Amino acid sequence: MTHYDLVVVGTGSGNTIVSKQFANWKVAIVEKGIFGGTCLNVGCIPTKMFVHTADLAATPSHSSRLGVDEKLTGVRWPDIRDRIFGRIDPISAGGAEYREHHANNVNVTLYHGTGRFTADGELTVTANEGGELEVLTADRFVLAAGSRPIVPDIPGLDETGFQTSGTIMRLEQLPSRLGIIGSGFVAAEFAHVFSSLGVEVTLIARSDRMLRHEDSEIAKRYTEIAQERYTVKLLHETVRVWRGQDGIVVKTLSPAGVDELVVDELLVAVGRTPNSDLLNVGVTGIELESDGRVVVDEFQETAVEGIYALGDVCSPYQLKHVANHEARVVQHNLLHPDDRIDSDHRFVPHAVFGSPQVASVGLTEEEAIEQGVRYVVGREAYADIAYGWAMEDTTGFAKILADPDTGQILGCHVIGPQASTVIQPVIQAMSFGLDAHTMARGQYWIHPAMPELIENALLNLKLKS
Ligand SMILES: Cc1cc2nc3c(=O)[nH]c(=O)nc-3n(C[C@H](O)[C@H](O)[C@H](O)COP(=O)(O)OP(=O)(O)OC[C@H]3O[C@@H](n4cnc5c(N)ncnc54)[C@H](O)[C@@H]3O)c2cc1C
Ligand SMILES: NC(=O)c1ccc[n+]([C@@H]2O[C@H](COP(=O)([O-])OP(=O)(O)OC[C@H]3O[C@@H](n4cnc5c(N)ncnc54)[C@H](O)[C@@H]3O)[C@@H](O)[C@H]2O)c1
Repeated sequence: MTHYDLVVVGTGSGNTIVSKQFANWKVAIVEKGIFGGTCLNVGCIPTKMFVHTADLAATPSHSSRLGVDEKLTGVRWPDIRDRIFGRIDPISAGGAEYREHHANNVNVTLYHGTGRFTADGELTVTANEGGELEVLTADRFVLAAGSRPIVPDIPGLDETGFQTSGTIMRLEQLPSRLGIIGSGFVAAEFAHVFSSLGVEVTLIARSDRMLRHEDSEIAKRYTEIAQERYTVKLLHETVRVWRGQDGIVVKTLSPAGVDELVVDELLVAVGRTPNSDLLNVGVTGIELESDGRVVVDEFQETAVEGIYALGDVCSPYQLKHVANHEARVVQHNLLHPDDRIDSDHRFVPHAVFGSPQVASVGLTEEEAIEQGVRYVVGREAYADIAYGWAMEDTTGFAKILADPDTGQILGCHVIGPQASTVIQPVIQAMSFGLDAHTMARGQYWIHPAMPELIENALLNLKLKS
């Protein structure tokens, strides 16, 4: 048994906590998988590298409208895959090497294994190949164990074999036909990637639209656009999967009846579940939400004093920028226990890097109605701003919700080119309390750049003053 000042479980955002400020602390970091966590290895970073590549591959499909006839003559999947992971894998390996061998980390021990609480204040680390590595006790723990893909209970799925976001980017070869179960972030992004690379994609959605958590106008628009690019089966429940002669057979049930689809690969993308079960937190007194998230207070501390949690293992957001923010809060609170700070979850934005992009912050119109919040809406189409003319965009738009009396911005939703970037000034305005009128008229907006979309949506708000 070894005692530490601090034990961190998980090397995603958890790893960022252990800075030089902890040089006098004896620290253990425990990681069961690839060093660096989800975002680096199987999440944000590789997916966006694939998305950018897919955007390039898709150019010929819309350039002819602008008078430029392009042709996609080939997609070299092994080259794409190896270029992407040829950058990422060394970063992961370098991170582990830094923790294990760099002079800055003489106070840090990295354990490669799964941490599991075996008693209050006692974490047993088991090697991946089996066998107990060490029992750790500590004054403080940080649970940054993340989440993993949910595998739905569909008969035949396990026996047949399937891909998740954790495996699909490393496929040996590009499939001809890809089925995707799910219609959220992961499904939308991979449907864009693989359809752009020439794969015949069929997306199976249980709901009546894709991205159903978005503002409904945005979700409907996204679904319409997606349906023009690949097959989207709405209101289809997957009831059985098996391996047939010609590939994987996916049987679905919809209001129209039974349907069968044959694909070469099947991606399951129906959400992620927190890894709290792996930690066996039950023995510690830590509380869990019904969906398995670790309960934390405003300081990111669990019900057990000295045990903090951050990121996907506790957060309802499952976003890297949230995990990083929470890691900064935990770091501060560990170093300054008498002057702790709160996490700020007031205006958490997100973006879906599909085609087109979708970005959102604050209340959707449906949430405003449900919560009885008074609001007005200002809209603007990309087609009505000069840069939108340049791109010949016909489908993108922004909508902004604001308080009619004060002009306080309540929410913003964008679908269209570079939506994830175009929305950023609104996130800033909401975070710093800038009202819509001041935001629109208190600064220059570069003409004719894409943020004019936001300027005009703000000016289109029918505010009282
Ligand atoms: C395909 C995909 C794309 C994404 N794209 C984006 C995006 O564009 N933007 C965005 O903001 N977010 C994105 N996300 C979400 C983002 O990746 C996560 O929210 C973020 O990485 C969570 O960070 P974390 O530190 O909480 O957990 P993780 O990074 O998952 O780290 C947790 C680590 O803990 C380890 N671990 C778990 N249990 C134990 C245990 N018992 N013992 C030891 N180690 C353990 C795991 O192996 C893992 O390495 C994406 C996610 C996916 C899957
Ligand atoms: N760009 C980004 O920021 C980004 C990208 C990818 C993932 N992520 C994060 O990862 C999380 C997980 O992504 P995800 O796409 O797996 O989850 P998600 O929650 O975005 O979408 C899952 C979808 O699957 C549906 N579903 C649930 N159970 C189902 C079932 N049995 N059969 C069919 N459909 C079912 C849900 O209705 C939902 O629409 C996201 O919530 C997000 O926070 C973020």
